[in-house]
Parts: sequence; structure tokens; C-alpha cells
Amino acid sequence: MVQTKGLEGVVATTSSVSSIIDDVLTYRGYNVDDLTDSAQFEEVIYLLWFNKLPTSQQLAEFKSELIENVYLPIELLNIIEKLSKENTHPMSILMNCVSALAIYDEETNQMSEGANYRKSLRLQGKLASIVAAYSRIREGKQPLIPKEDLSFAGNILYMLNGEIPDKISEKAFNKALILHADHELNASTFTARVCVATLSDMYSGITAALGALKGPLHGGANESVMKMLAEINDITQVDSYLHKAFENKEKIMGFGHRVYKTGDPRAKHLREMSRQLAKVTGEEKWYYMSLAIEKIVTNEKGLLPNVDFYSASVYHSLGIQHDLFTPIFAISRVSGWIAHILEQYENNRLIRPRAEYVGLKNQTFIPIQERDESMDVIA
Ligand SMILES: CC(=O)SCCNC(=O)CCNC(=O)[C@H](O)C(C)(C)COP(=O)(O)OP(=O)(O)OC[C@H]1O[C@@H](n2cnc3c(N)ncnc32)[C@H](O)[C@@H]1OP(=O)(O)O
Ligand SMILES: O=C([O-])CC(=O)C(=O)O
Repeated sequence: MVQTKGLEGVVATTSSVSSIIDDVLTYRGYNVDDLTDSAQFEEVIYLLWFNKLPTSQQLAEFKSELIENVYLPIELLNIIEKLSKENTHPMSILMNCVSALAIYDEETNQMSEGANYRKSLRLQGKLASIVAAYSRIREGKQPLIPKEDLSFAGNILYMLNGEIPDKISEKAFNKALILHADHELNASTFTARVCVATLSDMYSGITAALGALKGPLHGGANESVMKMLAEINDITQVDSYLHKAFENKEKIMGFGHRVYKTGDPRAKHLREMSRQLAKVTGEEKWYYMSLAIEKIVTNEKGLLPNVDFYSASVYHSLGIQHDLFTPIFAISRVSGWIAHILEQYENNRLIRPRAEYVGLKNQTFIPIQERDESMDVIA
């Protein structure tokens, strides 16, 4: 049996959703650099789900279908209200809410193409509303209803911050959503595929994926980067902070990647957005501190920033609360998870690898009474 730690280098499936070849990331064959520069996030969702870019009419219809699906059942708002009083991480709240959505969807266990499409729209629309509603309810504010004339990106910012975003922020957030939408067989996508390969439902697949995304080695890294920036707090402290971390053999969050060898192509877009947004807010220190961190970590450790590093200062500049950074990642990545889940259903086989057993062998079973007696003798 071949065994590689962390499944490094193992090709576990075929997929036509996204690819990383020679450090170039594509969605359905389109370079993500081009999509980020020119597309709307809704177009990218359509591309991921339908394997083609929409016409203007298809996009308009898709956008209105999406917006119809952002509304939350009242029962879920009541759950959010209750959960908002708990001192827990918003990712746990999101997992609970997505799991609860399954209860209020009559089509949860229906597997037809039509039912799966309707559930895809519900999941894509409602994840954003859950995060926004939670963020407002915990501050004692009413959740907001999306505006028909705003883009998906604009609406998320509006529903979170209660203000119509300026054009620069809306454009930047649209780009961030595109950059986070899909990423081949990353840990959370793999988790979603493993889950639905048992023919479990889409809500279960997305809940499982959220659990994997939450961890700081994956999507949770963006919040950890912001924690690090806040802890350093001053550009003059960057050098000593990092050298202490290097000495303690700590991982520097937002750096390194399992697949990319010459750098994550998404980082350059986020770096530039971080620069632009810092100018808009006038709070430039996070951007300059991030640049200083990148210089030292790259020069001294040979590690390059991944998608999570500059997304921290970008989200901060967009006024997003720090513990919502990973849920915001999920609002975008759900589009990719859905595309992978649908692909898995289309050509399904149970995912069940093997483990190489390294534990004890040939143990002799001693009945509990005799075990207790032998403990009494020792005592
Ligand atoms: C959306 C995303 O998921 S992007 C990734 C987000 N995660 C992070 O930013 C967390 C920080 N980065 C990391 O932990 C890793 O680079 C990962 C998890 C992204 C990739 O992990 P792997 O491919 O398993 O690499 P692994 O953790 O084995 O690291 C290999 C070596 O590089 C070192 N290394 C890797 N990343 C870092 C880092 N960020 N800081 C310091 N050292 C690092 C490891 O300590 C290890 O060194 P060693 O061989 O001397 O023990
Ligand atoms: O691909 C990975 O391992 C992690 C990653 O960058 C992502 O999910 O965007």
C-alpha cells in the first residue's frame, strides 16, 4: 500500500471544475486573473455550476433567482437570535444554521437535478444572509433585506455594515469573492465530496465543508493573520515579532501552500486591493505592516503569501469584523463546494481509502473484573 502523510501528491479524483497547473489557477478553463479583473461574482458562480459563462439574459435571470433565495425562514432567524447569545465562534453558528436549513427545506433528501439546483441557489443565497443576520443580531440590530439594484458583493457589504458600499469597496469585494470561489481539491472541498459520496444531502456536505474550512491551517488562517497584525500593531515591531516566532518554530499564518511552488496567484490581487483600500480608509498601517511581514518571511524562510494573508487587511478595510473573516470566505467558497458536490453526484463512487495499521497487535483480552483486581494489587 502506498501511504503519503496528509495525502500529499495523491490524485483522489478527476474534476473539471478548477485546476492548478504550473501554479496557474483556472475555473472551468478560464484563468482566474482574467475573471478577477473583468467578471462579476454572479457570472463566476454561473460558470462554476453550468460549465459556461452566461449571456446577459441568463445572468439577469440567475441574479434574480439568487436574490429570491437570500431570505431566511423565520425559524432560522429565531435560532440565530438564540445562538447569538452564546459565546462561540461565528463559524460554529454558521455550521449550525446550515445544518438547520436542511430541516426547513422540503427537498433536502430529493436528488433530482431540479431539486439539487434549487438547493444550490438556497445555499448560495442563504449563507450570506446567515452571516449578515448574525452579525447584526448580535449587535442588537435588525437584519437587513437585500437591495435589488445592488450586486451580490454590494449586498453582502450592505447587509453587514448597514450602508450602501462605495464603488471601490464593492469592486474590491467582488474580486475577493471571485478569488475565493474555488480551489481544486482543497481540504474543505474534499470533505464536501467525501460526505456526499455516501449519497448524503447537500446541506450535510456544506456543513462538513464548513467544519474543515474553520481550521487555522485552511480558511481560518485569514482571521489568524488579522490577530497577528493586531498583536504586532506597529511596523517597528514586525522584525522582533517574527524573529521570536521563528525561534519558537511557530507557523506564520497566511504563508505557505501545499500545491503552489512559485506563489499563490491570488495573493497579488489581494495585495493590490489591500493597498487601494488602505488609501480609501486612510488607515494604511495594516497594509504596510503586511508588506514588511511578507518581505521578512519570504527572504528568511522562503515562504510566500497565500490567499489568506492579504485578505485579512482587505476585509479589515472593508469594515468586516475579524471573527467574520472565515464565514466571509465560506460565502464565496460555497459556490465551489456546490459545483464539486454536483460533479460528485454525477459520477459517484463511495470515497473510502485505507489506513496503514501501526497500532498494537495480538493483545490478549482480560475481563474487566480481572483488570480491576490486578489494579488493586498494584495499588
Ligand atoms: C485557503 C487556504 O487554506 S491557504 C493556507 C492557509 N493556511 C495558512 O496560512 C497556515 C500557515 N501555513 C501552513 O500551515 C502550511 O504552509 C500549509 C498548511 C498551508 C501547507 O502545509 P503543508 O503542505 O502540509 O506543509 P507543512 O506544514 O508540512 O510545512 C512544510 C515545512 O514548511 C514549514 N512551513 C510551512 N508553512 C509555514 C508557515 N506558514 N510558517 C512557518 N513555517 C512554515 C513547516 O514548518 C515545515 O517545516 P519542516 O519541514 O522544517 O518541519
Ligand atoms: O488549496 C488549498 O489547499 C487551500 C487553498 O488555497 C484554498 O482552499 O483556497
